[in-house]
Amino acid sequence: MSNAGFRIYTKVNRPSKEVVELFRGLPAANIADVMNRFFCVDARIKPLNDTPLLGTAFTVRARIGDNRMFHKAIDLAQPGDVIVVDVQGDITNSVTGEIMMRQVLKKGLAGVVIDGAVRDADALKKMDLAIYAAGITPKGPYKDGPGEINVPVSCGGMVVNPGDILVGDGDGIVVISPRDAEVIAAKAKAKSDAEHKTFKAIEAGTLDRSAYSDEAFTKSGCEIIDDCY
Ligand SMILES: O=C([O-])CC(=O)C(=O)O
Ligand SMILES: [Mg+2]
Repeated sequence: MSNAGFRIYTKVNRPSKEVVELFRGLPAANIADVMNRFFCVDARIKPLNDTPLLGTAFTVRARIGDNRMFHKAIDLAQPGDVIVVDVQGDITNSVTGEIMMRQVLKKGLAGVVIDGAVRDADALKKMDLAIYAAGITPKGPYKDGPGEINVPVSCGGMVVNPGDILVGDGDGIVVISPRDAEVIAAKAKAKSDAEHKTFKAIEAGTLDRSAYSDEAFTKSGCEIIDDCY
């Protein structure tokens, strides 16, 4: 029996909490840099508030303008999960709002990422729950389905698999495969530590700027003209 397009997988292969925690506090930009600047959800999908995002993907493929499967996902997801909703980028109707987000918060889920729209934005902006979406509209959702839960989905140009680690901050979201997680976390931590050293050197006035000297520019073919245009 198979019913592609209207089915629910109840189980997710999640990485351990210890592995997820390796990413806590690491900037999304540093993580993206050590993944060769790939694996970022695109800039259309923005944070609704300042709450940082960290958790594992619990995916939903929703019919455009419809949140029946999203509702079901709230019931099935576990603390620490991030519900990732693929609405194919459509922002004509919102697919969630304050009532649903209060349930997500109450269940201890880690957040939601929606390639679609939300409503009740004034309330969502004040919630201590990471919420990312592609748009805002008062126009509400339908609740008919079909859709799928816990299959690979598309979100902001990224394939997100159930169990993938999501890290988000004010810059946006990066998606990490659990199979690479420990190496990526170690590299991102080293990158973040190096940036903090740079901040200190800026304060101390000791930052090496030789790559931007006149000599370096001249060497690469740039004409430096000591006159007005
Ligand atoms: O009506 C809906 O399903 C979405 C919504 O506004 C809410 O959850 O508050
Ligand atoms: Mg509402």
